[in-house]
Amino acid sequence: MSDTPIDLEALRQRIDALDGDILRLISERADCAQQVAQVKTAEDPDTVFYRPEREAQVLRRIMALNKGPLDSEEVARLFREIMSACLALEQPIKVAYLGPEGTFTQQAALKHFGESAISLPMAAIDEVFREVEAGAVNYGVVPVENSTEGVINHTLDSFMDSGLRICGEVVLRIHHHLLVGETTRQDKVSRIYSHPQSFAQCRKWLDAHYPQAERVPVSSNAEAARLVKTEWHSAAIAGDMAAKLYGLTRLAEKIEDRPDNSTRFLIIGHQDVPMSGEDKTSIVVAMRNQPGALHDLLEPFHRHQIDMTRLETRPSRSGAWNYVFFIDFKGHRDEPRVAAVLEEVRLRAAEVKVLGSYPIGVL
Ligand SMILES: O=C(O)C(=O)C[C@]1(C(=O)O)C=C[C@@H](O)C=C1
Repeated sequence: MSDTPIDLEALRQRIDALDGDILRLISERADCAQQVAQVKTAEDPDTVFYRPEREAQVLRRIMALNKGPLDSEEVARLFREIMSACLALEQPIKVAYLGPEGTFTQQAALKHFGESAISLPMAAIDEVFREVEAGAVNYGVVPVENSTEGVINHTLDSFMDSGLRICGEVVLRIHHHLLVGETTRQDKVSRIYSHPQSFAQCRKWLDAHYPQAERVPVSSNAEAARLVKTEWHSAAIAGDMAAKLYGLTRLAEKIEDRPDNSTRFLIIGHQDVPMSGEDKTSIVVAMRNQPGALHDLLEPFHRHQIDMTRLETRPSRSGAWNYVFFIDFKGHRDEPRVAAVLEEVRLRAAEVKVLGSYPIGVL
């Protein structure tokens, strides 16, 4: 505590005055966004209002400008919500996500688009793709890889048949909790519900603490949370959103085996996103089945010093024992050295599809 007396009333008056200034500035900003919408519509009646590259630049700039005392992520989250509200004034954005309500994918959708987006739960990954393809929603959010458990094959396979583009990515730290309902006898937990991926991410903790409990896999963590609400001898492994949605309490917190457990989600849509300055590109490549094919594919990336962040192999749909490669690398397709690599890969591959260039996740 400082020695100088703090005049609480004076500080609150100062806060009131600042809040008035902040409100005036936010309203002025919202007014600007409405004018942006008019300019966009005048340029192109079929314009897209959501501009991922600009949003990434706004957030990165704010984080760079921030001098504290709030930390940069906290400040960016506040601006994320301001932009979300501004975008909703231009056009309310509808986002489909892998549901049900309360899943980590919903949390990722809100983290990326903010609370002003309208988020709609879908029962399966291919349904998210279909809703976006059909134009029933503007964007979709699907999980693609987990740092502990690896790739989500359904998502990669859905890209093979889809013309949709990747417009963004969002990475979420995944914290799992052991959750119980009001009626659960905490000393009698004999059954635990969760999604198979979550069981895998908490395997060691469960072996140590609940070796005897039956592990019942269900379609999502949110579904697990819903089930325990009515069962006195059951618990669920799920995250904060599901706990809040179903009014469950945490018997144990952060039970994931790896403290850095995180999941990467992709934003899918119809647009090609321009450069933001810090971008990533995702491609899928089918190689001819011949010796050295993988080396031929990777060599141009090495020569042009392009930083590959992921390489996954999936069986191709076009016949037994043929494979396709999903590759993520740093850079945007409009950058000359990226364009050069893509050109070389096209010459060596049977087929190349660019799934999208998009800003590296900011938050
Ligand atoms: O700059 C734009 O294109 C805007 O529409 C403004 C704005 C913003 O609030 O800053 C809002 C929505 C877009 O996704 C990007 C940025």
